[in-house]
Order: sequence, then structure tokens, then C-alpha cells
Amino acid sequence: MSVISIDENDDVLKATDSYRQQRRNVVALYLLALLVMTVLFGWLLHEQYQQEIEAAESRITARANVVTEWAKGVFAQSGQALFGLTEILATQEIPDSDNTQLLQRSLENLTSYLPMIDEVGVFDSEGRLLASSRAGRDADIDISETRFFKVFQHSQQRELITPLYWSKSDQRYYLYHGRRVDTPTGDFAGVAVSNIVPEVFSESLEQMSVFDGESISLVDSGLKFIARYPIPGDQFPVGKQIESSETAQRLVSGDATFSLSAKSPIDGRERLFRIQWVGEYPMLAVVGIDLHELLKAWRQRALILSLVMLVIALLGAWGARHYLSRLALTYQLRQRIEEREQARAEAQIAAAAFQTHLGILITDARGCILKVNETFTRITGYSEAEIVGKNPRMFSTGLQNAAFYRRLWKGVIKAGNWEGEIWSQRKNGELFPEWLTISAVYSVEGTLTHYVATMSDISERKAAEQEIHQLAFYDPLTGLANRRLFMDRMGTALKELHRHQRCGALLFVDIDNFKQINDTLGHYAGDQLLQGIARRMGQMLRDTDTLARLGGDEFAVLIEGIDGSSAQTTQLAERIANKLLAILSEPIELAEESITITGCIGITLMSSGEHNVDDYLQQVDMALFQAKNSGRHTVCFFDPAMQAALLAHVRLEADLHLALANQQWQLYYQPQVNHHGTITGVEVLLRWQHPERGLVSPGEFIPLLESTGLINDVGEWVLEDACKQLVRWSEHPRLCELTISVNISPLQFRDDHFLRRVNDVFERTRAPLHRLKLEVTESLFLEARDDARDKMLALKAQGVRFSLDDFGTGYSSLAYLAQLPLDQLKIDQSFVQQVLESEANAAIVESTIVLAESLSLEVIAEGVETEAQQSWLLDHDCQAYQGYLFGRPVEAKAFEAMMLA
Ligand SMILES: Nc1nc2c(ncn2[C@@H]2O[C@@H]3COP(=O)(O)O[C@H]4[C@@H](O)[C@H](n5cnc6c(=O)[nH]c(N)nc65)O[C@@H]4COP(=O)(O)O[C@H]3[C@H]2O)c(=O)[nH]1
Repeated sequence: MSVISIDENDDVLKATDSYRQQRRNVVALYLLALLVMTVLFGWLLHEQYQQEIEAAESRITARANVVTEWAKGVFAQSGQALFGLTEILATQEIPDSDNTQLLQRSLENLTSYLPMIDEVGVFDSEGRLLASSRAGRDADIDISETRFFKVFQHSQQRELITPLYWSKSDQRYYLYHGRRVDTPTGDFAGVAVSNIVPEVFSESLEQMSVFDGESISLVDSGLKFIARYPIPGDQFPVGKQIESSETAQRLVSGDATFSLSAKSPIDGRERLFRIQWVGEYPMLAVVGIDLHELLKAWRQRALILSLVMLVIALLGAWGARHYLSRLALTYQLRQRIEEREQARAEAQIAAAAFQTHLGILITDARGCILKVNETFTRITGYSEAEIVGKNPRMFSTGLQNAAFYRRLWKGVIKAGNWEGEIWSQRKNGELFPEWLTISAVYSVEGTLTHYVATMSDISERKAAEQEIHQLAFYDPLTGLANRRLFMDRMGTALKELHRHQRCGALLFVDIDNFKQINDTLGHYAGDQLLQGIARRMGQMLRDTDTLARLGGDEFAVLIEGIDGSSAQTTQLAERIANKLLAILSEPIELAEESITITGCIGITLMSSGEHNVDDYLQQVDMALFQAKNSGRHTVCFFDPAMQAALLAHVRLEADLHLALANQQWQLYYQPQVNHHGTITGVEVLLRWQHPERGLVSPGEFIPLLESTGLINDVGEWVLEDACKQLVRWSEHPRLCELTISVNISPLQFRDDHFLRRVNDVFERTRAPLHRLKLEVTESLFLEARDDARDKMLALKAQGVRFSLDDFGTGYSSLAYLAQLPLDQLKIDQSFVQQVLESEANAAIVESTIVLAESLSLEVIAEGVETEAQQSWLLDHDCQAYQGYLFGRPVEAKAFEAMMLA
């Protein structure tokens, strides 16, 4: 499941993101469309509004023009009347106050034709009323102090109309229209004034037809109300001041004609006003149109448009919502499809996982088998149908006890799972090991629902492991434990010994002359022999003992857990060793031959905590070495003294390597005399001047030199030093006849390079070889006699002589002796020293002397210590001697001093 979850989560997240993005886009698109539509509709309404306003403006402007023209006509009529009057007065002279009747009648006639003029009067140049069209008008009226009169009196102004003017005498407003009256000479003669009644305007306005909401007003230059249609009523009488600061401002700023929107101070309705001066007269024509009325149609259209927009918006919202819900549905569907796909993929994976190389068994919480896979069937042989409903207990073999199963289920309950190796059984009853994993499955609520067991048949693996184990820890030939396992067991045994304060024994068994048997009878027979021996020893030993083959013919036995003293352990080990030897020596049939073999056994005892494995192995090795050195069919216990000796031996061996480089070798010379007691020669004897141990005897180190191969180098040094001595002595008259005998080890002699090395020495030293005697021992001729003989002959050809040392101790064949180019026989000191005491020795010495004589060889007796011995030897015709009686081995200087004394 986890394999696909990451990718699928990514997909789900991507799909969700995409869905949300789409949703955002749709909402944004809708809002944008709404905005565009609103802006469009707004713009449209605004345009229409503007058009309405502009149309209204045009209309009220036209109406204002008409009103203006009409008002101008009123003033023009008044002006013409006054013009005619003044013209008449100018030609006829103004009558004095006493003759005004004619003028008054003219004035009365004039007013009767001009209804808009309430009264016409003529004032003289002093401002006194001369005549009036109104009968009974007070003759004392004087206007000389008015600004109106003064304008005419002091300027050439011909005509003037006032704004509304309150007539105190008449208690009403007039618009006074004055015209200058000149004398025939052109001087100021007075003023003719007509009183225009403001009501004349309202009466005329009433005649005009107005639209709904339209108003036409006339105000004077001081914004006092003159006339209006529709009539405002009593609350707005003529002369009432109209409060409109905006209009006042515009007038002050000099605007002759303008429009403005304002609330009507008369009826309080919002209007668009057109205001313009009536010509040059102090009057304003104000045409207003009720905006509410004006925009009624526009508002209706706006309402309709808004409704349309709302409908469109709603439709758009519905469409968007629908689209979004479809989108959501698609998304949900897709999600469901994906979830289904995912579930299907998971189911496929689960199914694939179920069909794995592992056997799978599923039970319910009570352990009742619900399902198994094919691998399970393949491993156990049970088909699903055969075991569904059963309990897995049917597979238990009885090889695991109840405690094991208790631990198993404890693990499952505690940790949720358990795994381990367990024995199971197939349908055919065959038992097999399996690796079993049991896991408890819990629901989300934490209730145990199932157990899932996976298993793999590990019988092949176990067999392979067994084989590997066998190969790693057992000897393939005999089936016994190999060295590795033996070491391991030893380690374990030592720990056990330490823990329980017990004893044990370690035995090494070695077959005598196994190599010869192998070489003689062949390797197959050798293998059979080893197998036979292993079998016999195995049968003899207890199960608790470990028998191992360490390699070749080397067997080891580990005996553990002996509850006794070391003496008892020794006895037991010895008894076992002797039994083993007895078993070994029983005849065995090999290659159709019955052969009897022997062996040697080394034993070491193991007790608690004293030594480690290596120590015990070393000890038992020494014991075996000792046993082998002691001859065939021997048992040897490890002896600490033996270990000390061996250690000393090892150290000595190490020191030997340094001896030559450090010039620790020294030659001693022991005289050889003839029957007159004259020194005829010397035997060279090697000494080792050890820095710590002092002078070391050749008996200790010669065998070591031989075993390490160092004998070749050291022997060459001895020969060279002896040759140099010969050369030195040959130059001295009293020493020049002396011979020098040099001991040559058989190993040295047998070396392939022996002749070359010796010749090199001869070459280097130029020694007189006829005075050089090489002492060889009988053992030289045990093997490769011909080779030894050839080498002797080669050297003999150069004048070198040969003496056979230690004669009588070896196994020399007399017949062969005769063929060797010997010059001297040296009777071993063991015979010489017992010659007087032992008849046998005397007989040997005697016969040796006879033999030497018969072979024409010289004879010399070594180890002569007493004169009695010498006289016996002389009596028996031995005329050369060497021994303490004549001188001990000494350094060259001491020897020379003795010779020259
Ligand atoms: N008890 C007693 N001993 C006497 C008497 N006269 C001589 N000897 C000892 O007898 C040994 C004679 O030497 P060997 O038989 O060749 O036996 C020699 C010889 O086999 C070997 N050896 C000594 N030097 C050399 C050498 O340079 N090369 C080789 N290969 N072997 C040597 O070591 C052996 C022992 O040498 P050493 O200890 O020097 O012992 C010498 C010598 O000191 C006597 O009257 N009484």
C-alpha cells in the first residue's frame, strides 16, 4: 500500500488544487462579468441621464428665452409709451404746474391703452410731480432725492428701469420705468415715469402652458419674487426675497445665463433651473423643471435596466452555481473514481502480496482459519477448502513444548507479533522447520480482529546450513570434529571447568609411521585407516567426550567434567589413553592386508582457571613430542620440567642465530698423541661463548644447529678457521707437522653444496690439505652411502684424510666400510673408558683394532683418561690416543704454549 500512496496523494492534492482553482476562476469570471455589466449598465443609465438633463436644459433654455423675450416686450411697450410722451414733451415744452390738465389727460389716455402700466407720471427738472395719470394723485410728490431721479439729473442716461420698488404711498411694489425729458434745447427738463405693476407678469405667465413639474419665475436683480407659474400661493407674495446663495454668487460673478440644480426655495422640489437676465433689465427669468418629474422615465428605464441586470446577474449566478456544482460533482466523481482505482490497486497489491513466496494464513480473533494462500498450500499440502474453519493447532508437531507456545502467544499479545523458528507438519505427516511470523491485527477502535501468520519452509536452508556447519566444523573424511570445533569446545570446556571447579584432560593421539603406511599402501588405504581408527576411538569414548581429527594422523580427545582430584583425573586419563593405544594396536584390514599399527599419546590435565586454550594445546603438544621421542606406543603426560627444557631449547635456538654474527664461536684444540706421547695432531672442538650462559657444550647446541640448518654455516666457519690454523702452523717449524681433525656433521656432509663450500674454503685458505682430517660418523652412511662415498673420494683426491668418529656405536656394515676411502677409525670413548672394566667393551675395542689393521686403517682411541687405559690400548696395538690424559681441549694459544714449552 505504501508503494502507491505517495503518488496517489500527490494526484489527489493536484486534483483538489485544480478543482479549487477552477472554482476560483469561475467565481472571478462571474464577478468580472457582473462588474462589466454593472459598469455598462451604469454608463448607459448615466448617458441617458445626461441626455435627459441635456434635453431638459435645452427645453428650459428655450422656455427661458421665450419668457425673456416676452418680459422684454412688456418693458418695450412701456418704453415706447414713455418715448412717445417724452418726445411730445420735448417739442411742446413742459407745462408749468398750473397748466397740467392737458398733460394729465394725455397721461390718463396713455394708461388706458397700456394695462401693464398702473400709472404714468411726469416730474419736472426739480423732481416734483407735474402730472399723473391717476386722478387725485398728491401734487406734492417729490422724487428729487431718489437715486433713480439723480441718475437722469446728473447723467445723460435716457432710460432706466428699477427692480421692485416698494411704494409707500400705494403700499405695493412697482417696477419703475423712467425716461429723461429734455427741453427743445436739449437740457434736462424732467423725467417721465411709468409704474409697471408686477402682477401683470403673473397674469401673463398664467397664460403660458407648462409641463408637469415645470415652473417659470421672474425675479428682480435683487432676487425678489416678481411672478411665477404655477402660482406659489400666499406664502410667497411679490417682493419676497428668494434665498439662493448659489444664484447670488453666479450673478455676482457676472454669469448672464446659467443652469443649476437646486431645491426650489418656493415649493421645496428639486429642480433643474435655467436662469437668465431679461435683456438689460433688472429682471431674471427663471425656468425650472422638476427633476423628479423629469427623470421619471429615466428612472423607470433605470429600474427596468436594473431589473434586467439583476435578472442577468441572477441568471449568471445560477449558471455559475450550476457550473460550480457540476464541477464539484465532476471533482467528486473523479475523486471517487480515483479512490476506487486506488482501492482496486491496493486490492491488487494486497492480492499480489498475498500470493507471495511466503505462505500466509489468516485467522479470526478466535484462531479460526479464514484464508490461506497458494504458497501455504504448496508448503503444507493442505488446500484452502480443507483447512478453512479449523485451528492452526493442527500443525503442531509436539516437538515444541507447552512453554514454547505460551512464550509465543505472550509475544503476540504483548508486542503484537512474534517470529521464530518452529517445527510444523505437512499433510503427508512430514515434519519440517519453518520460519513463522504471527501478527495480531487490530481495528481502528483497537479491537483484535485477525491474526496473520506468514511462514517459509526453511528445511532446505536448514539442510544447507547443516552442510555448511558440517563442512565448517567437521572433518569430511572421518566425520569427527575438526580443529575449529575442537578449539571451540575447548574454550567452552574451560569455562565450564572454571565455573564448576572441575578437571579435564586433553589427549593428542599420533599414529606411528603413518606416513610410511600412506606411502606404501596408498592414500585410499591411508584414508580407510584413519576412518577405521576414528570409528574405533569414537566407539570407545563416551558421548560427553570430544574426539577430533586435527589433521593428518593427529587425533585429539577432550575429556570434560571430571569430578575428582588431579590424581584421579590423571588415572582416568591414563586409563583412557591406554585403552586408545590398545584399540589402535588391534589388527586392521587394509588393502587386503591385516596390519597392526601403534600410536603415541600426549596428555595434559586441565584444571580450573589456570591456563588458556593455547597453553593447554602447547602442553599437550609437548607431551606428544615427548611420547614420540620416547619411542613407539607410548603415553606421556605433560611435565612442567619438560616445558622448561623445551623453552630453554627454543631460547637457545633463537640465540644460535645471533652467535655467528656476534662472533661467539670459538675453537678449542685437544691434542692427539702417538705411542711415544708425541703430539701429532689435534681435534678441533667447537665452543660457544654465550654472553649470559658462558661456555656452552657442543652436546647442547650441535643438534640444534643441525635441526635449524645452521650447521652448514657454522661448520664452514669451523673448517675455515681450522684451515687458517693449519696455514699458520705450517709456517712454524715445531708445529708444521701437526694434523687437525675437524668434525663434520652428517647433515653438513649430505648438503648439496657441501663440496663447493669446502673447496671454497680450501681456495680461500690454501691450507696444506694432507694435514687436514675430516671426522665423519657412521650415521652418515645410513642413507645415500654412494653420495657420501663420492664426496669423500672427491676430497680425498685433494689430499684430505677421513676418520670415522664414534666407531662402534652405530650400525655400520663392515662390508661397506671397506669400500669407503677412510684413513682412520676412532674408537668411541664409551668403549675406551670401560675397556678395563667391561670385557665386552674390551672385546669391541680389540676387534676394532684388528679390523682397522685388516683394512689398513689407522686407529685412535678417544677419551683416554688413565695410563692404565693407555697401556691396555698399547698392549693391543693401538698406537694413537686422545683424551684428558694427554690434554683437555684448550684454546689455540694455550695449545701452542704447551707445544712450544
Ligand atoms: N669424558 C671425557 N671426554 C673426553 C676426553 N677426551 C675428549 N673428550 C671429549 O670427547 C669429545 C670428543 O669429541 P667427539 O667424539 O667428536 O664429539 C663431539 C663432536 O661430535 C661434537 N663436536 C664438537 N665440535 C664439533 C664441531 O666443530 N663440529 C661438529 N659437527 N661436531 C662437533 O660435539 C661432541 C662433543 O664435544 P666435546 O664436548 O668437546 O667433547 C669432546 C671432548 O672434549 C676424556 O678423556 N674424557
